[in-house]
Amino acid sequence: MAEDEVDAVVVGMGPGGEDVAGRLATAGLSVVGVDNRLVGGECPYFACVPTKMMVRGAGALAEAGRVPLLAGTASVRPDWTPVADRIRDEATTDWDDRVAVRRFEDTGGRFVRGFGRLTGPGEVTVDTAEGERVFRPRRAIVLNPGTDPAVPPVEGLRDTPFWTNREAVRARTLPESVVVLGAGPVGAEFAQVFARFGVDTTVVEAAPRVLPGGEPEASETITEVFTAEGITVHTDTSARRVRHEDGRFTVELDSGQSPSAEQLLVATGRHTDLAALGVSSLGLDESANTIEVDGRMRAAEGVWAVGDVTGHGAFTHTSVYQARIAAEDILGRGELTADYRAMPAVAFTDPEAASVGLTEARARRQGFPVRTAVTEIPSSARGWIHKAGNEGLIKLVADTERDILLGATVVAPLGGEILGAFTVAVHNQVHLAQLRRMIFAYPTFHRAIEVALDELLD
Ligand SMILES: Cc1cc2nc3c(=O)[nH]c(=O)nc-3n(C[C@H](O)[C@H](O)[C@H](O)COP(=O)(O)OP(=O)(O)OC[C@H]3O[C@@H](n4cnc5c(N)ncnc54)[C@H](O)[C@@H]3O)c2cc1C
Ligand SMILES: NC(=O)c1ccc[n+]([C@@H]2O[C@H](COP(=O)([O-])OP(=O)(O)OC[C@H]3O[C@@H](n4cnc5c(N)ncnc54)[C@H](O)[C@@H]3O)[C@@H](O)[C@H]2O)c1
Repeated sequence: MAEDEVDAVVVGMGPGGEDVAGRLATAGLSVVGVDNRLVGGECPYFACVPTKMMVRGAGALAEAGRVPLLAGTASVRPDWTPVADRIRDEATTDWDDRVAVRRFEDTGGRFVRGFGRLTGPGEVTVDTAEGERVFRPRRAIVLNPGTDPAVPPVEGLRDTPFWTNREAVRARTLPESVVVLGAGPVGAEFAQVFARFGVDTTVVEAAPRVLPGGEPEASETITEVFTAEGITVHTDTSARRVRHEDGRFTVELDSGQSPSAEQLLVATGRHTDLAALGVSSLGLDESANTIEVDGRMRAAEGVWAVGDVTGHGAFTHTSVYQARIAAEDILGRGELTADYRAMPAVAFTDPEAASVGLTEARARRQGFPVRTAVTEIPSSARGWIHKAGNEGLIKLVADTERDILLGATVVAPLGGEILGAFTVAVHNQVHLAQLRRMIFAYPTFHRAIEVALDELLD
């Protein structure tokens, strides 16, 4: 056992951990970054980046399929190889983090590969291949453990060779059929990718609609698109039992139906093992799924937490946003406090389902005086011109007392890009009348914002 005194220890080097560790080391602190898997975390190796490469490939196929309606003939044969190769060679370097480790070390930080645990006030013990190392940082412990895929307690499931996102991004070949359990952003993105690459795809969602965290209008559009693309969608039903026999999965649902497929993707949410992280030594609840933090990411005396584990939106941009705030606070420069009112979220389906701020339901639950407006993308000038693949809508949620936007949803081609305008408006509480006075370029998709505002101010 070795003892080591340093200024800061960052446990978990996901996007937020890597960012905060680099900032502290660059500022001259002695920093140890700890990760038991890969520096960079889920996002570059198993999540955002490889899945968006899949989405890009699937989008190219879908666009080629629209040629007959718009531009002649195109013959396309889906092939997963270029996607698998890009993920292996360009995104993950075959799941090797040497470049990321070097990037951190170049800031002056020290990297230790191993599993970090809180083992007492101000103490982190890291289980490494060479044995335990104990650190007692003088200034800060930063926790960025991220999440693992949550596996629901469905009878028979655990003993089967199901996929989570981690196996799916490593796939060299695709199955001929798949059942996707869960239609949050992970399930929805994978389902459409698989289907567009020719996989017979069934989605099972326990909630009454796909993407249940967003606006119902968005769920409706995505369901229509999925169905039109040949995806079978079961909602409002859960898996009761899973069987794996003769290389096939059968998923028995509460509804009585039993979809069966060559592969099963479990995309039913995420989980953090706070007991393994030893948070009880801070007096925190180890059975919880999140660590509560204040506006400066402080979780306890001398301890900060950033990323998915804080429960403020499991996105890379949240984690990195929080990392900056935590680093400033640790360095004593901290004027910044977190403001999540304009948190953007994009499900990279086609059309993209993007949102910022509050949905109508959340705004009403929070007691705001609410008015909403919806405009359809196909009836906008650009949507009409675009024709094939123009499905979508813009929904606005306004506070009628303050005349500002509380939230907006954009379902559209490049919906995440259109969302940028609303993110500015929600963040800065821009008055509706001022928004309406803006000039929106013709004929862009974002010009539909003007129509939605007209609806709202009518
Ligand atoms: C399939 C999928 C697609 C996604 N797509 C997007 C997207 O397009 N855009 C977006 O913004 N977000 C996306 N996300 C979410 C995004 O991946 C996460 O929000 C992001 O990775 C931030 O997570 P984090 O910083 O909390 O930590 P993580 O990225 O989860 O990293 C945490 C790191 O800490 C390590 N670790 C954990 N515990 C310990 C310990 N005790 N000791 C040492 N190391 C430890 C882990 O091994 C890991 O390397 C996606 C998620 C999934 C699953
Ligand atoms: N584009 C992005 O920014 C992006 C993409 C993917 C994931 N993420 C983030 O990653 C996090 C995890 O995403 P996720 O989709 O895995 O989780 P999620 O919690 O958002 O969705 C999981 C879905 O599975 C359903 N479900 C749970 N148990 C079920 C069961 N037994 N049978 C059927 N359905 C069941 C839930 O109702 C829910 O809709 C999200 O919070 C999201 O913020 C972001």
